[in-house]
Amino acid sequence: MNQSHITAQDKGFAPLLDVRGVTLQYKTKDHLVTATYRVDFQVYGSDRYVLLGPSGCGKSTLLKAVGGYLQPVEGEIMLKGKRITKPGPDRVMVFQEFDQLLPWKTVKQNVMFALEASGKLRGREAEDKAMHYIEKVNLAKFADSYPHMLSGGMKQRVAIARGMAMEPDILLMDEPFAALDALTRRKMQEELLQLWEDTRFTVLFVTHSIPEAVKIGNRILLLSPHPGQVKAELNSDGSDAVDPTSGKRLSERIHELLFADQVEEVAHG
Ligand SMILES: Nc1ncnc2c1ncn2[C@@H]1O[C@H](COP(=O)(O)OP(=O)(O)OP(=O)(O)O)[C@@H](O)[C@H]1O
Repeated sequence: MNQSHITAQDKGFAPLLDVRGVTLQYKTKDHLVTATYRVDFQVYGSDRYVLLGPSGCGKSTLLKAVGGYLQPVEGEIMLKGKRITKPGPDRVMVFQEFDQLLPWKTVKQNVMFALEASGKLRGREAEDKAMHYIEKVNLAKFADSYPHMLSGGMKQRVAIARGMAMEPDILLMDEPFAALDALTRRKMQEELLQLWEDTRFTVLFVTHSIPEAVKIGNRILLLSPHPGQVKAELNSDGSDAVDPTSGKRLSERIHELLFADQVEEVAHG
């Protein structure tokens, strides 16, 4: 599959999502936790933009802020030129957990519920839209099944169908495949890329897996550990081939960039 494409960035368009100088904090009873510090990045239409970094570097917190669940203490986040102040149907989140579906509703009802509750579509229209995306994730035969009758991978497919059916400006995915076994995880990555080939949706994808970032992303933002700061941004064509200039694979370069400080610390005792 050819994953490379000319992005809106290449064409000089304005970014779809513009994150500028964003510092995010949590205030607990005894502490002030700075999760990210002055983070900048821009996502363009049809990007598969990956946030990559070690545990605790603020990836999920950034996603929450783009979702509108958390306000920056510094900087701003703009979607289509408008500041994000609250959650909205233009940004839909897919999580890692298998229990994000309503257990008392069927696959189809789960997808329809999101459309109807948000006021996007009703009745027959909602049903048609739901079935369209359920077919896209190859679950048409299971449209009337309940979540407990599905495997973990199938539940994640329903969550993706539900997110895509909302046709948001940007799909936010927080380690959606992390809880799956290795084989299913690889299959789901392939399927997500196939879906992207079909519909060219924009996705902001969080992971701490370097191979997953290289495979899924066309652009990858590397974040340093706590508090998360931007280390680098890299392009990927999904192949992880050896780059003739550096003589290294992209995954090797990412590994070096992410862990160079630790290597230096060890070297200096
Ligand atoms: N609700 C919260 N209250 C206080 N601190 C929090 C809260 N959620 C996250 N944090 C802290 O903010 C920092 C960033 O957490 P976050 O979950 O965004 O990191 P992450 O990069 O997504 O990590 P992981 O890969 O482990 O999910 C961490 O130090 C974490 O302990």
